[in-house]
Amino acid sequence: MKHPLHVASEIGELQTVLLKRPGQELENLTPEYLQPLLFDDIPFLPVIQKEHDYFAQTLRNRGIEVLYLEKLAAEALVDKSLREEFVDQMLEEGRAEGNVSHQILKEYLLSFSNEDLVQKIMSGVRKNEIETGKSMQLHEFMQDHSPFYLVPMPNLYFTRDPAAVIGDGLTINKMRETARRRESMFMEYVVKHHPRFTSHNVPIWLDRNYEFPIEGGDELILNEETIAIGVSARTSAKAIERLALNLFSRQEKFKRVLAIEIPKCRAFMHLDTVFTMVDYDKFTIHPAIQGPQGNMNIYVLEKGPDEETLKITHHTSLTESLKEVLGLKDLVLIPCGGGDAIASAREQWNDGSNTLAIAPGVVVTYDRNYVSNALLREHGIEVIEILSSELSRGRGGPRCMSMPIVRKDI
Ligand SMILES: NC(=O)NCCC[C@H](N)C(=O)O
Repeated sequence: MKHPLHVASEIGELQTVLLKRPGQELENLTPEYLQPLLFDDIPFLPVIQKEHDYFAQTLRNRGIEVLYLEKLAAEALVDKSLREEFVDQMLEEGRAEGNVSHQILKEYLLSFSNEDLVQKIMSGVRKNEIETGKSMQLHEFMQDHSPFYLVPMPNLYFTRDPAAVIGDGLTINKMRETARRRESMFMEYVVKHHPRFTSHNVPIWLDRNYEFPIEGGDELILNEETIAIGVSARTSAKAIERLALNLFSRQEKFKRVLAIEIPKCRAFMHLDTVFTMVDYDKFTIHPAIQGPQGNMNIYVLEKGPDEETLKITHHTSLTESLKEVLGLKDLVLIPCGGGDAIASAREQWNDGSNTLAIAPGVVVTYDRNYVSNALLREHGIEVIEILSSELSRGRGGPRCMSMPIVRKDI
């Protein structure tokens, strides 16, 4: 039987992908909560849904199977006790302060059908939804400012980050930001309980209980032997080391990890916001991540003398490191916004470097990044543009919005 997960490159023909359609969770964004919930503006729900549907249809038109996280999660929770366990865990990790008990919230959530239960947990529970029958004291009013009993998860449409397929297994990620911490629980339940995945013993290279954070936007599979991981605002060096050790001891194929250090700032939150692979020898890059001589900090992690030790070498040239690990004589780094200081900063902010390769030399990008798109085409890349007015407000592009489940080997 075909393995349900398989990704051994960034550019191999995409066969199955996981998306999440933006939903009611976005209607729970208010100006006060934008920053903690990692948004810069409030998307207009009917339009963002239309844009997202267009994205999904664009992928289907290319023969790609599109799965939805919300549907898989609902299908995974068939068992009554599993539903209860899931709700308990969600409430334990995400219940906001308030005068409602765990039990009342649990009963409220369990009164929904599976699909609505998943949607409700994703969108959050507003305080005015539940009649607690208990009057609040003044000090409770004062402490209890949040309008939610359960905080919404508006970043779920960025399916790339909470989990990432590597080879025939995956990482289920410990998310750096509180606003995204519970997101990886959906994929944990899906992989452990959905029949599509339980037929195989899917290896989990790193799970969400690991102490140090890692996010999928930082995890890039350069080829069947090499992974690049951003050391970023979201992904810690400790998690990269642990993942490398686990991979080297539990499987044969991946032999090295390139830890690429990027500036730790909001605009460059993950490696894939500043660097993506678009063809065998072509990459997009935001010029601002390189120093004046094009230098950066890159660490190559390889198997060490024993299972708990890594061999680590330091490099400063991204081009040379990539050439070496990919066995290339030459390669092209295509600058986001063409390298013009203003176009490059503007288009990077709207995810101009965040391309989703669906085959070697074929990428999906946002239509608004016209300078970067034209440059990709000049380099012989087929660029499929999608609508981006509302989708881009969450600060993620086509790669962030997609979790490849199966790619053909190249
Ligand atoms: N891989 C990515 O760069 N994902 C984009 C995530 C955007 C989201 N608002 C966040 O701050 O986590």
